Amino acid sequence: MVKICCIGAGYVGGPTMAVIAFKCPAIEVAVVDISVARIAAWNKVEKHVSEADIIFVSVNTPTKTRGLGAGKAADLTYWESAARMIADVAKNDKIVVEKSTVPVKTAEAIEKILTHNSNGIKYQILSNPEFLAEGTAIRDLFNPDRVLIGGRETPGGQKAIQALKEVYAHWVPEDRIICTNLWSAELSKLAANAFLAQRISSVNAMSALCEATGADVTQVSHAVGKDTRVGSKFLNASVGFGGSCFQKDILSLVYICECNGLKEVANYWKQVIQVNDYQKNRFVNRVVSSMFNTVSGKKIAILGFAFKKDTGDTRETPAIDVCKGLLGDNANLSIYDPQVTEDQIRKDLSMRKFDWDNPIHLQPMSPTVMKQLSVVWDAYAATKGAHGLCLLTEWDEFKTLDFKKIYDNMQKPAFVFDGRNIIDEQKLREIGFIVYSIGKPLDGWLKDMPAVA
Ligand SMILES: NC(=O)C1=CN([C@@H]2O[C@H](COP(=O)(O)OP(=O)(O)OC[C@H]3O[C@@H](n4cnc5c(N)ncnc54)[C@H](O)[C@@H]3O)[C@@H](O)[C@H]2O)C=CC1
Ligand SMILES: O=C(O)[C@H]1O[C@H](OP(=O)(O)OP(=O)(O)OC[C@H]2O[C@@H](n3ccc(=O)[nH]c3=O)[C@H](O)[C@@H]2O)[C@H](O)[C@@H](O)[C@@H]1O
Repeated sequence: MVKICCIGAGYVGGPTMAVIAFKCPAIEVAVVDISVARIAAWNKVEKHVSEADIIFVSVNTPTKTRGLGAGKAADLTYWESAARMIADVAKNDKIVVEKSTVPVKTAEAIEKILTHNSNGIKYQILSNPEFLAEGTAIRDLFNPDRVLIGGRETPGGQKAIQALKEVYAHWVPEDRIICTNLWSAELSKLAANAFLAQRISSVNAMSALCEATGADVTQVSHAVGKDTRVGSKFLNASVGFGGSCFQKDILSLVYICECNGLKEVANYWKQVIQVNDYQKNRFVNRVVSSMFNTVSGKKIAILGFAFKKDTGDTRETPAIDVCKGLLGDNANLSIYDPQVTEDQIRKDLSMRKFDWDNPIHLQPMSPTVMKQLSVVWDAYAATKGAHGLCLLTEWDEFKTLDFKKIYDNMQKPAFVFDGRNIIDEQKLREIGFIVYSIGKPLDGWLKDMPAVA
């Protein structure tokens, strides 16, 4: 019986192993994680890792915050400790599968750690990056667009690719399993995330031009996306992309380019992040400039804090930058998100923004600023008595709110700033709101205001 063990039971490792266990009853599947190992007996972890034929490594690979490459390079500390654990306990030949998103050539580094500590055991390293998105993990794993497997172009490497391919072949059609060399697979993952984020920055850059010219970004992206060479997905203008991976992976790509002397290529990809930061600032500027150039002492309701709907994940959520921008102008924020806890919101807003170009250690915000925010458990409570409301996550429940009731309970003039283009701006204008929607033709009120506060 083939034995598979996964090191790292997070957003990727857990669901991936669950799907393999479900689809391949003849394979023995185990998951180990350091945070769980503190509770479970260490010898169980050792047993699973030492006996497995195929080991997936799905540990976190955050951006380094100190030392060489700080602010850009991927931090491979967790990866290295996982590799050393494998080398320490291995009892049979193993296929080690990179599931985590890692810089190109990581497989070579891992190979070196393993072979220099091998005790006669043979290792094959494969790159098998994951493309699932949060909130749709199980659906994506059951029905992936493609599965990518990269390995050495040697007989041993090809045999290892075949072994992993046989696992996926239990439920993935063969024509969707792509086999490449190691470096293509590693780079393809970074490239895929960079291309996706680039589409969002492209449409967001267009949204600024739409506002300046009277074009409507929804109509523009619909017209552009109808070209089958472009495609319609991932063209929704927004207050900016968030999530744990897009920024981190592009920064990692930029760093690899710089290390290879490819300054122009590095600068090209860096622009994707710069436009994303610009979009978040632009949104804050719109809010402040529309409200007579100050939000000081005004109550602003924030609806949505997660980086996208159907998740409570706040990593790199654009809401953090928007809230900090408004707090910086002394606004009083009342925040509501259906899935994010008050503790998480306070934690996210209590840290100063990490400056990726000039990394310094994170410092807490001043306690006075923290007094300017409250977290409530209802959109109506958040908006009661507010001067303005900002929609920052596209939760379905926000589309069906009773905006007449909200309007009646707000200060006048009442402002809505839609960072996700989910509301019917015409209906809200009829109620009496002054409405700003990203990339849409501007309200008469906003036309007379400067775009920059
Ligand atoms: N979150 C997502 O939607 C996606 C993430 N990825 C990539 O997958 C990798 C994992 O991401 P997530 O699952 O989101 O991370 P996560 O932070 O949710 O989970 C990683 C887990 O690894 C464990 N871990 C770290 N070092 C360990 C060690 N030496 N031994 C045992 N366990 C260890 C941690 O305790 C943690 O539970 C990252 O490289 C990420 O870029 C790829 C596609 C999608
Ligand atoms: O490597 C990863 O971690 C994963 O990163 C993303 O998945 P995820 O971060 O879960 O979420 P997405 O659905 O891609 O959304 C990312 C951000 O872009 C924003 N977005 C998305 C689409 C769009 O048209 N406009 C837009 O602003 C979302 O609101 C969100 O803030 C990719 O979609 C996955 O394929 C990839 O595996």
